[in-house]
Amino acid sequence: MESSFLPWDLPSRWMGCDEGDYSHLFPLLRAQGYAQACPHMTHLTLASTSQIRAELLRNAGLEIETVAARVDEEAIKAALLAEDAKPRDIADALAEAKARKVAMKGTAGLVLGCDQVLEFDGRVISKCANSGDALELLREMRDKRHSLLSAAVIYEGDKPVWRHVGVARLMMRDASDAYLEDYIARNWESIRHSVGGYKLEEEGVRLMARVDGDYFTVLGLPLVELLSYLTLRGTLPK
Ligand SMILES: Nc1nc2c(ncn2[C@H]2C[C@H](O)[C@@H](COP(=O)(O)OP(=O)(O)OP(=O)(O)O)O2)c(=O)[nH]1
Repeated sequence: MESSFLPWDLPSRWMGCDEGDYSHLFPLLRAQGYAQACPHMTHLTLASTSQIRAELLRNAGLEIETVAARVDEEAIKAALLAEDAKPRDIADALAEAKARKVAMKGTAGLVLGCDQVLEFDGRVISKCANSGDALELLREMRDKRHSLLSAAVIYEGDKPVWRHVGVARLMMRDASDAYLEDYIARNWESIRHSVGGYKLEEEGVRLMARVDGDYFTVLGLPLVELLSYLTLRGTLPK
């Protein structure tokens, strides 16, 4: 890789290596905060504070940077609900708002915004504020179906270049009050940031009678579709 790809102020000690591939330096460069100076090193910037989204992307081998988008989700959601927007349009609009906010800061390369919406009984359910609300929600949702809609939007420069909304349909089992109370007491600290009050990869799976749809969509990111797009456009090797 040409040394011109590397930041001009790269400490000379790192320029000691020959003119060949610098990729073995990338962890070192990243640790020194050079990732932004070398956008080619970063496959994309994740405009999200979601731990699971960052984990899924990194586990898939992507080099990502994370930047909090800090959009007023509740205000956007309220405005869209006032216009009778569908849950998938709300998820898509929120994902786009997050990607756009970070992209407009001049972030180099691709910026990915995401949002997950839970649809139950014709309603868009927001995250529970406390464990009592979470217990109440699970009591309502047991023995019934709900859907998770995970939207992802990619910006390049000032334009959206890709979007997808993944949908998963889940049927909760008719869990007992005693189990739900114990479940919330055991898991509240872990599930407090997950819409729906569960993490499928943890004990949340014991709430379910059936899961139809993509596992990653349930976790909050249509990962397979995203990777297909990044491969198709050449960001990831074929
Ligand atoms: N680990 C895990 N997380 C889940 C699961 N289901 C939902 N989530 C997480 C994914 C997202 O982080 C969160 C959904 O809320 P949002 O889409 O608003 O994202 P969040 O507020 O976390 O971050 P962001 O708004 O993107 O900065 O719930 C699950 O089954 N497992």
